[in-house]
Amino acid sequence: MSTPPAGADTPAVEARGLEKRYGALAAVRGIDVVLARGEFLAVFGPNGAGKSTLLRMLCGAVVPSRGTVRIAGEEIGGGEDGWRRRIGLLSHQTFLYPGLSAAENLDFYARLYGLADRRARVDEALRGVELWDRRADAARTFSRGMQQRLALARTLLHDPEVVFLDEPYTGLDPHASGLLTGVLERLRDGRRTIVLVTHNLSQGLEQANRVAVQVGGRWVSDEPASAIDPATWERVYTERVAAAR
Ligand SMILES: Nc1ncnc2c1ncn2[C@@H]1O[C@H](COP(=O)(O)OP(=O)(O)OP(=O)(O)O)[C@@H](O)[C@H]1O
Repeated sequence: MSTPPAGADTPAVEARGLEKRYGALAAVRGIDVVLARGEFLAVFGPNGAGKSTLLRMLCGAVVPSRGTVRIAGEEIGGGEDGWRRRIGLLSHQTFLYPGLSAAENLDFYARLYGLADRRARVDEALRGVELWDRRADAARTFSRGMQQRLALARTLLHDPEVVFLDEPYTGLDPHASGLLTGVLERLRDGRRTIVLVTHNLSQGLEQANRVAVQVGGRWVSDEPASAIDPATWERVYTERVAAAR
Protein backbone atom coordinates (compact mmCIF):
# COMPACT_ATOMS: atom_id res chain seq x y z
CA MET A 1 0.00 0.00 0.00
CA SER A 2 1.44 3.41 -0.86
CA THR A 3 0.22 6.98 -0.90
CA PRO A 4 -0.01 8.73 -4.25
CA PRO A 5 2.69 11.33 -4.86
CA ALA A 6 1.62 14.92 -4.29
CA GLY A 7 2.14 17.51 -7.06
CA ALA A 8 5.69 18.86 -7.16
CA ASP A 9 4.49 22.36 -6.25
CA THR A 10 2.28 21.25 -3.39
CA PRO A 11 3.94 22.17 -0.08
CA ALA A 12 4.91 19.20 2.06
CA VAL A 13 3.52 21.09 5.05
CA GLU A 14 1.18 24.06 4.88
CA ALA A 15 -0.16 25.47 8.13
CA ARG A 16 -2.17 28.66 8.24
CA GLY A 17 -3.09 30.77 11.25
CA LEU A 18 -2.27 28.13 13.82
CA GLU A 19 -3.33 28.87 17.36
CA LYS A 20 -3.59 26.73 20.47
CA ARG A 21 -5.20 27.78 23.72
CA TYR A 22 -5.20 25.85 26.93
CA GLY A 23 -7.85 27.73 28.91
CA ALA A 24 -6.49 31.23 29.41
CA LEU A 25 -3.03 30.28 28.16
CA ALA A 26 -2.19 30.87 24.50
CA ALA A 27 0.56 28.34 23.76
CA VAL A 28 0.68 29.14 20.03
CA ARG A 29 -0.59 32.48 18.77
CA GLY A 30 -0.93 32.62 15.03
CA ILE A 31 1.85 30.83 13.16
CA ASP A 32 2.01 30.14 9.43
CA VAL A 33 4.37 27.41 8.24
CA VAL A 34 4.82 26.54 4.59
CA LEU A 35 7.52 23.98 3.87
CA ALA A 36 8.51 22.89 0.40
CA ARG A 37 9.51 19.32 -0.19
CA GLY A 38 13.10 18.77 0.93
CA GLU A 39 13.26 21.63 3.42
CA PHE A 40 14.84 21.02 6.83
CA LEU A 41 13.45 23.45 9.38
CA ALA A 42 14.91 23.88 12.86
CA VAL A 43 12.70 25.59 15.44
CA PHE A 44 14.46 27.13 18.41
CA GLY A 45 12.98 28.89 21.42
CA PRO A 46 13.03 29.02 25.21
CA ASN A 47 11.13 26.62 27.46
CA GLY A 48 7.40 27.14 27.20
CA ALA A 49 7.58 28.95 23.84
CA GLY A 50 5.04 26.51 22.39
CA LYS A 51 7.43 24.63 20.09
CA SER A 52 6.20 21.15 21.02
CA THR A 53 2.60 22.33 20.80
CA LEU A 54 3.28 23.66 17.30
CA LEU A 55 4.97 20.42 16.25
CA ARG A 56 2.12 18.37 17.68
CA MET A 57 -0.42 20.40 15.71
CA LEU A 58 1.64 20.01 12.53
CA CYS A 59 1.49 16.24 12.84
CA GLY A 60 -2.13 15.91 13.95
CA ALA A 61 -1.43 14.94 17.56
CA VAL A 62 -3.02 18.13 18.93
CA VAL A 63 -6.11 19.78 17.46
CA PRO A 64 -5.55 23.51 16.83
CA SER A 65 -7.89 26.03 18.46
CA ARG A 66 -7.72 27.90 15.15
CA GLY A 67 -6.08 27.37 11.81
CA THR A 68 -5.48 24.46 9.46
CA VAL A 69 -2.67 22.09 8.60
CA ARG A 70 -2.22 20.36 5.26
CA ILE A 71 0.25 17.58 4.61
CA ALA A 72 1.03 17.26 0.89
CA GLY A 73 -2.20 19.12 0.21
CA GLU A 74 -4.43 17.00 2.42
CA GLU A 75 -6.04 18.71 5.38
CA ILE A 76 -5.54 17.11 8.78
CA GLY A 77 -8.99 16.45 10.20
CA GLY A 78 -10.54 16.84 6.77
CA GLY A 79 -11.94 13.31 6.70
CA GLU A 80 -9.29 11.39 4.77
CA ASP A 81 -6.27 10.10 6.61
CA GLY A 82 -3.72 9.45 3.84
CA TRP A 83 -1.56 12.14 5.49
CA ARG A 84 -0.86 9.78 8.39
CA ARG A 85 1.26 7.55 6.19
CA ARG A 86 3.26 10.52 4.96
CA ILE A 87 4.47 11.61 8.39
CA GLY A 88 6.64 10.27 11.19
CA LEU A 89 6.90 11.74 14.68
CA LEU A 90 9.66 11.28 17.22
CA SER A 91 8.67 12.95 20.47
CA HIS A 92 9.03 12.64 24.24
CA GLN A 93 6.42 9.91 24.06
CA THR A 94 7.94 6.81 22.46
CA PHE A 95 4.65 5.16 21.37
CA LEU A 96 6.25 1.80 22.17
CA TYR A 97 4.52 -1.15 23.79
CA PRO A 98 6.61 -1.96 26.88
CA GLY A 99 5.66 -5.64 26.99
CA LEU A 100 6.52 -6.30 23.35
CA SER A 101 10.05 -6.99 22.19
CA ALA A 102 11.88 -4.51 19.98
CA ALA A 103 11.14 -6.61 16.90
CA GLU A 104 7.49 -7.11 17.89
CA ASN A 105 7.04 -3.38 18.40
CA LEU A 106 8.33 -2.62 14.92
CA ASP A 107 6.38 -5.50 13.42
CA PHE A 108 3.21 -4.10 15.00
CA TYR A 109 3.79 -0.74 13.28
CA ALA A 110 4.78 -2.44 10.03
CA ARG A 111 1.39 -4.20 10.05
CA LEU A 112 -0.39 -0.98 10.94
CA TYR A 113 1.15 0.71 7.91
CA GLY A 114 0.47 -2.31 5.73
CA LEU A 115 4.13 -2.56 4.72
CA ALA A 116 5.24 -5.21 2.28
CA ASP A 117 8.39 -7.18 3.21
CA ARG A 118 7.71 -6.65 6.88
CA ARG A 119 10.42 -8.92 8.15
CA ALA A 120 13.13 -7.32 6.03
CA ARG A 121 11.99 -3.79 6.92
CA VAL A 122 11.97 -4.58 10.64
CA ASP A 123 15.40 -6.24 10.50
CA GLU A 124 16.88 -3.33 8.59
CA ALA A 125 15.35 -0.81 10.99
CA LEU A 126 16.74 -2.67 14.02
CA ARG A 127 20.21 -2.79 12.49
CA GLY A 128 19.98 0.92 11.57
CA VAL A 129 19.64 1.89 15.24
CA GLU A 130 22.04 -0.82 16.45
CA LEU A 131 19.42 -2.79 18.36
CA TRP A 132 19.67 -6.01 16.38
CA ASP A 133 21.32 -7.83 19.30
CA ARG A 134 18.48 -6.79 21.60
CA ARG A 135 15.64 -7.48 19.16
CA ALA A 136 14.05 -10.20 21.31
CA ASP A 137 14.09 -8.17 24.54
CA ALA A 138 11.01 -6.36 25.82
CA ALA A 139 11.04 -2.60 25.26
CA ARG A 140 10.43 -2.06 28.98
CA THR A 141 13.86 -3.55 29.72
CA PHE A 142 15.58 -0.94 27.54
CA SER A 143 17.43 2.07 28.88
CA ARG A 144 15.99 5.48 27.99
CA GLY A 145 18.49 5.98 25.19
CA MET A 146 17.75 2.53 23.77
CA GLN A 147 14.03 3.27 23.88
CA GLN A 148 14.72 6.51 22.03
CA ARG A 149 16.65 4.57 19.36
CA LEU A 150 13.80 2.10 18.99
CA ALA A 151 11.35 5.00 18.78
CA LEU A 152 13.51 6.47 16.01
CA ALA A 153 13.29 3.17 14.13
CA ARG A 154 9.51 3.21 14.64
CA THR A 155 9.31 6.80 13.35
CA LEU A 156 11.14 5.98 10.10
CA LEU A 157 9.88 2.45 9.49
CA HIS A 158 7.32 3.42 6.85
CA ASP A 159 9.74 5.79 5.09
CA PRO A 160 7.70 8.94 5.81
CA GLU A 161 7.99 11.98 3.53
CA VAL A 162 7.74 14.41 6.44
CA VAL A 163 9.60 13.75 9.68
CA PHE A 164 8.88 15.66 12.89
CA LEU A 165 11.52 15.47 15.60
CA ASP A 166 10.97 16.95 19.05
CA GLU A 167 14.29 17.14 20.90
CA PRO A 168 15.40 13.80 19.46
CA TYR A 169 18.81 13.84 21.15
CA THR A 170 17.28 13.64 24.63
CA GLY A 171 18.70 10.71 26.57
CA LEU A 172 21.21 9.66 23.92
CA ASP A 173 24.85 9.04 24.81
CA PRO A 174 27.55 10.47 22.49
CA HIS A 175 27.67 7.29 20.39
CA ALA A 176 23.89 7.17 19.95
CA SER A 177 23.86 10.94 19.24
CA GLY A 178 26.34 10.31 16.44
CA LEU A 179 24.11 7.53 15.17
CA LEU A 180 21.10 9.87 15.12
CA THR A 181 23.12 12.61 13.39
CA GLY A 182 24.09 10.07 10.71
CA VAL A 183 20.44 9.05 10.29
CA LEU A 184 19.40 12.71 9.94
CA GLU A 185 22.12 13.30 7.37
CA ARG A 186 20.80 10.41 5.31
CA LEU A 187 17.27 11.80 5.63
CA ARG A 188 18.41 15.04 4.00
CA ASP A 189 17.95 13.53 0.59
CA GLY A 190 16.22 16.49 -1.05
CA ARG A 191 12.82 14.84 -1.16
CA ARG A 192 12.16 14.47 2.54
CA THR A 193 10.96 17.34 4.69
CA ILE A 194 12.13 17.60 8.27
CA VAL A 195 11.03 19.72 11.21
CA LEU A 196 13.38 19.62 14.18
CA VAL A 197 12.70 21.21 17.57
CA THR A 198 15.90 21.50 19.54
CA HIS A 199 17.74 23.51 22.17
CA ASN A 200 21.09 22.75 20.56
CA LEU A 201 21.69 26.00 18.69
CA SER A 202 24.89 25.13 16.88
CA GLN A 203 23.97 21.59 15.89
CA GLY A 204 20.46 22.57 14.76
CA LEU A 205 21.87 25.40 12.65
CA GLU A 206 24.36 23.03 11.06
CA GLN A 207 21.68 20.48 10.19
CA ALA A 208 18.86 22.70 8.98
CA ASN A 209 18.51 24.83 5.86
CA ARG A 210 15.85 27.00 7.44
CA VAL A 211 15.65 28.36 10.96
CA ALA A 212 12.78 29.77 12.99
CA VAL A 213 12.85 31.23 16.49
CA GLN A 214 9.67 30.94 18.52
CA VAL A 215 9.00 33.02 21.63
CA GLY A 216 5.71 33.30 23.52
CA GLY A 217 3.82 31.28 20.92
CA ARG A 218 4.96 33.42 17.96
CA TRP A 219 7.72 33.19 15.42
CA VAL A 220 10.05 36.15 15.87
CA SER A 221 12.24 35.08 12.94
CA ASP A 222 12.16 32.65 10.02
CA GLU A 223 15.09 32.66 7.61
CA PRO A 224 17.42 30.47 5.58
CA ALA A 225 20.18 28.90 7.67
CA SER A 226 22.64 30.35 5.16
CA ALA A 227 21.65 33.87 6.33
CA ILE A 228 22.94 33.11 9.82
CA ASP A 229 26.56 33.45 10.89
CA PRO A 230 27.37 30.44 13.11
CA ALA A 231 30.01 32.49 14.94
CA THR A 232 27.47 34.96 16.31
CA TRP A 233 24.35 32.82 16.25
CA GLU A 234 24.16 32.16 19.99
CA ARG A 235 24.37 35.87 20.80
CA VAL A 236 21.91 36.82 18.05
CA TYR A 237 19.47 34.16 19.26
CA THR A 238 19.74 35.33 22.88
CA GLU A 239 19.12 38.93 21.84
CA ARG A 240 16.10 37.98 19.76
CA VAL A 241 14.57 36.04 22.61
CA ALA A 242 15.24 38.87 25.09
CA ALA A 243 13.74 41.46 22.72
CA ALA A 244 10.58 39.42 22.25
CA ARG A 245 9.90 38.82 25.91
N1 LIG B 1 -1.82 19.67 27.47
C1 LIG B 1 -1.59 20.88 27.97
N2 LIG B 1 -2.43 21.43 28.85
C2 LIG B 1 -2.20 22.66 29.36
N3 LIG B 1 -1.13 23.44 29.04
C3 LIG B 1 -0.27 22.92 28.16
C4 LIG B 1 -0.43 21.63 27.59
N4 LIG B 1 0.61 21.41 26.73
C5 LIG B 1 1.38 22.49 26.79
N5 LIG B 1 0.87 23.40 27.65
C6 LIG B 1 1.45 24.72 27.96
O1 LIG B 1 1.71 25.38 26.73
C7 LIG B 1 2.92 26.14 26.83
C8 LIG B 1 3.87 25.71 25.72
O2 LIG B 1 4.32 24.37 26.00
P1 LIG B 1 5.26 23.58 24.97
O3 LIG B 1 5.53 22.25 25.57
O4 LIG B 1 4.64 23.62 23.63
O5 LIG B 1 6.56 24.50 24.99
P2 LIG B 1 8.01 24.20 24.41
O6 LIG B 1 8.44 25.41 23.68
O7 LIG B 1 8.01 22.93 23.65
O8 LIG B 1 8.83 24.05 25.75
P3 LIG B 1 10.15 23.19 26.12
O9 LIG B 1 11.31 23.85 25.44
O10 LIG B 1 10.22 23.35 27.62
O11 LIG B 1 9.93 21.77 25.70
C9 LIG B 1 3.47 25.90 28.24
O12 LIG B 1 3.09 26.99 29.05
C10 LIG B 1 2.79 24.63 28.67
O13 LIG B 1 2.61 24.58 30.06
